[in-house]
Amino acid sequence: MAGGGVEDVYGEDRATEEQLITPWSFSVASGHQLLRDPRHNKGLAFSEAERDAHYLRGLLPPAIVSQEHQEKKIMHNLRSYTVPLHRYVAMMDLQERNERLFYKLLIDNVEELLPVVYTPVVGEACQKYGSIYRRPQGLYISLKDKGKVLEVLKNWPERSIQVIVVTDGERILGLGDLGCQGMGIPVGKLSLYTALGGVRPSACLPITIDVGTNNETLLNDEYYIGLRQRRATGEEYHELLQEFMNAVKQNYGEKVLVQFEDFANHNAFDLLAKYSKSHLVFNDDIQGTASVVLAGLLAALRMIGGGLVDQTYLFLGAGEAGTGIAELIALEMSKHTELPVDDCRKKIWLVDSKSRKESLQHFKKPFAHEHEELKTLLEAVQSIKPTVLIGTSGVGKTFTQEVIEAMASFNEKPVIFSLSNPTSHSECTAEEAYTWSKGTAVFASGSPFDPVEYEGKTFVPGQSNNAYVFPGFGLGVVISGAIRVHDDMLLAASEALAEEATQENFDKGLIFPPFTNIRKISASIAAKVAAKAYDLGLASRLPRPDDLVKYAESCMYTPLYRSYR
Ligand SMILES: NC(=O)C1=CN([C@@H]2O[C@H](COP(=O)(O)OP(=O)(O)OC[C@H]3O[C@@H](n4cnc5c(N)ncnc54)[C@H](OP(=O)(O)O)[C@@H]3O)[C@@H](O)[C@H]2O)C=CC1
Ligand SMILES: CC(=O)C(=O)O
Ligand SMILES: [Mg+2]
Repeated sequence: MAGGGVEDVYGEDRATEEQLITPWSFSVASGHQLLRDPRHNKGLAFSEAERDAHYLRGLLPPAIVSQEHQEKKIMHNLRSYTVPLHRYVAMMDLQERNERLFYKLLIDNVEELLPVVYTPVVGEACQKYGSIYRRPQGLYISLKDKGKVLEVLKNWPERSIQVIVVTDGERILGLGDLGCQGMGIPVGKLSLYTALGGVRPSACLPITIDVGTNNETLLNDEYYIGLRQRRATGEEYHELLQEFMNAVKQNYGEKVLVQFEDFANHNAFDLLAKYSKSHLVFNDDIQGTASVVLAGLLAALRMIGGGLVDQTYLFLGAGEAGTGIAELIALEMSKHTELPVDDCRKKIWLVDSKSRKESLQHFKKPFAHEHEELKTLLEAVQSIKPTVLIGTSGVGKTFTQEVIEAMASFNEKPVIFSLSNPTSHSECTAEEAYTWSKGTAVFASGSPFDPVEYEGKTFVPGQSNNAYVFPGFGLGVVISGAIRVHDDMLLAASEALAEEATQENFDKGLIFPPFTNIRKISASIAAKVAAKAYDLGLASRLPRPDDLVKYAESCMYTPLYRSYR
C-alpha cells in the first residue's frame, strides 16, 4: 500500500499499486499535455497500455524503463557535473519535468542531494537566480500588486494549500539582501517539506514578497528579476504584509501554516509577534533553528554529561537564530529546574557586532548582563569561560584558532556549533574545530561538512540545521489541524529529535541522527508535535488518532509512480 498524502484530494495515494487512477489536471491530461505536466509525467516509464490509452504513441521513444532505472540514470548524470550550480539547475529542471522522480531522487539520496537543493548550493542559486530563472516555481507578490494580493493568490493553480513558506528576501542565509531572488529559499524549503516531511507537493506554496532591494549589485544586474527600487519600509511595507496575511486567510482558511523565512530581524520578530495572535505562523529562523539546536544540545549532554542548567552558553550573533535558540534553552531549562526563566537566561551570553547599550533591540534585552566591555570574541571566551559556544553571526572564520584553543583549554569536551550558512559563512570548518581542539570538540554546523580524520580517528560532524525539524513540525501541525503554534510544541520537537540520536552516532562524534532516516524521524517529530497540540487544546482534527506515529506515517506523500487507467 502506498502512503496517502496529507490531503489526498484525488485519491492518488489511497490507491494500491495495482489500482488504476485518473491523471487529472483540469481535464484528463493526455498526449503532449500529459508529458508536459510534471505532476503526472513519467517519461519513459509510461507502460505500453498507458501509451495507448493516453495518446502517447510516437511522442516517446520505444524503450520502457522503471522509475529506479530513471533514478539511476539521473544520479549518474548529476554526479558527472563538477559545478555544483549545474547540479542545482538539473534538479530544478527535473522538478519541473517529473515531480515524482524528483522527490524519489531526493528521498533516496538525501545526504547527497540535500546540499544541492538546500544549503550551501541554494545560496549561490539565489545569488544567480536571475540568470538561471526558467519557469515560476512559486508566487511573486510585489508592491505593484497592492490592492490585488487576493487575486494574485487565486492565480496559483492549486487550491488545497496547507503550508506556505514566504520570504521578503532581506536576509537570505548569511548572504544578506537578495531581494526577489530569495525565491530559491521558499522553493528549497518546501521541497524538503515534501521529501523529508511528506507534505504533498500540491499542498505547498512558495511565496516571495518583493518590496525592492537595497543590494546595489542586484539593482545594477541586467538579469535581476525583481523590482528595481530600494526597499519599501514602514507603513508601505506593513500594509502589503497585512494585505498578504489577510488574503492568505481568506483564500486558504485558518489552518494554512505560514512559515516566515529569511526576513531581516528588524521585521522578523515583529511579524511573528503580530501574526501569531491571528494566524497559524512559524518563524523557521527563530523557532525552527531553536528547536533543532536545543535537540543537539540535549543529545550532546548525553555525551558529555550534566544538564542544560550546568552549562554556560556563549553566542556569537544575537539576532533571530541566536536569541531564538537562547530563549528556547532558557525555557527548557526552566521547565526542568523550576527556576524562573529570567534566572535561566542569566546562564546565556550573547556577543553582537557592536556596543550599543542605550539602543539595544528588544529581542536582546532579556539577555543583557552587567559586565565590563569585552572587545573581542576571544576576550569574551576567556572571561566568561563557556562550555557551549554557538555561532549565529552570519560571518565566516570568526571562530579562530585562539578561540577554539581557549574553549579546549578549560573544557574537557567543548561544545562548538558554527551554525551560519552557507559553508563560506560558517564560523569555522569541521576540520578546524577538531584539529584546534585536538579532537575534543563536540561539533555541529549549519551547512554540511565531510567527516574529518584526526590522529587516526574519524569524526563525523552533525548538521545542526532547522531542516531536521520544520518538515516534521509542519506535518504535525497539519495532521492535527493545529490552529496556533505554541512554544511547548517546539520543545516537543526538540525532545523527539534528541531521542533519535543513538550511541552508535555518539561513537562517531555525531549528535544528530543521519538524514538518511529523516522520514521516520519526521513522523516521530510530527507525532510528538501533534500530541502536544491536542494536549494544549490547539488541535482541531477530531477525534484524536490513537497512534499518532502510525497516523503521521500514513499521511506522508510517497513519490512512487501510480498506474493510469
Ligand atoms: N543552521 C541553521 O539552521 C540556521 C542558520 N542560520 C544562520 O545564522 C546566521 C544568522 O542568521 P540570523 O540570526 O537570522 O541573522 P540576524 O541578522 O538576525 O543576526 C545576526 C547577528 O550576528 C551579529 N553579527 C554580525 N556580524 C558580527 C560580527 N562580526 N561579530 C559579532 N556579531 C556579529 C549581528 O549583530 P548586530 O545585532 O549588532 O547587527 C546579529 O546580532 C545566518 O548565516 C544564517 O544562515 C539561521 C537560521 C538557521
Ligand atoms: C537554515 C536557514 O534557515 C538559514 O540559514 O537561514
Ligand atoms: Mg532561514
